[in-house]
Amino acid sequence: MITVTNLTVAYGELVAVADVSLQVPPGFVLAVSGPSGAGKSSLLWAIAGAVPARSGTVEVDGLAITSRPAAAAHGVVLIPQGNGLARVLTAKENLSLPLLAGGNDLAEVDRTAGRALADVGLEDSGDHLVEELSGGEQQRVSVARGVAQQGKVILADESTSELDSTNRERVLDLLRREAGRGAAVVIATHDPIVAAIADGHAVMDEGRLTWQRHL
Ligand SMILES: Nc1ncnc2c1ncn2[C@@H]1O[C@H](COP(=O)(O)OP(=O)(O)OP(=O)(O)O)[C@@H](O)[C@H]1O
Repeated sequence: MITVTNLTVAYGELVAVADVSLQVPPGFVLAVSGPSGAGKSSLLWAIAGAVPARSGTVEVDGLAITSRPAAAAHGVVLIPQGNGLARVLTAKENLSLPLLAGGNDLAEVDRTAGRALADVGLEDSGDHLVEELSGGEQQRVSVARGVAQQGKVILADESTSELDSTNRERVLDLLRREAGRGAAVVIATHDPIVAAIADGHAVMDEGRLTWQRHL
């Protein structure tokens, strides 16, 4: 369960997230939309522990999220806008690094990474360097890296923005499957189709969040 209470995130004078409260239970998919600069990424980053709260709190299953390492150890997975992949590593290596850091053994890491790449239709691209892949393929590698970690929270930041409709559906099915195994999923998106399939839809504007469709 994600519990955000009166959260404000600011960069100096600029308030990016203004007094936002929300809850996302396990098994639910929340879409957050809104214009560019509305504060969607900042909200996701704060839930991921990657930017500090100016005021208010973020909790995941009762644990206060105060730093990225603690959040990651607690199963909060961020699929960042721009993918955040290491371009000089292969697709499979990009998936393997966080799994190895999590203490999994090599054979298990290899199996999990292979399965996650197959889930996004890239079973034959594991040995390709990221920089050899198209923008859409890189985005799917980033999603695969996120779901491979089997987090209790998945924060997907514009994770379908470069995909054709078939692959968008594939990624949405995958995120829905993650919710089905008990993850709380938040998707920041500009895409009305993504917002429509989510269980709830919130809109941000100048840092403020209003509900279009409540969870
Ligand atoms: N690291 C930062 N330092 C200073 N300002 C920032 C930083 N990150 C974001 N901002 C500003 O905070 C505001 C919210 O940005 P944010 O990226 O959260 O919006 P967004 O809704 O995700 O936008 P987009 O849809 O374009 O990704 C913007 O005005 C942005 O310029």
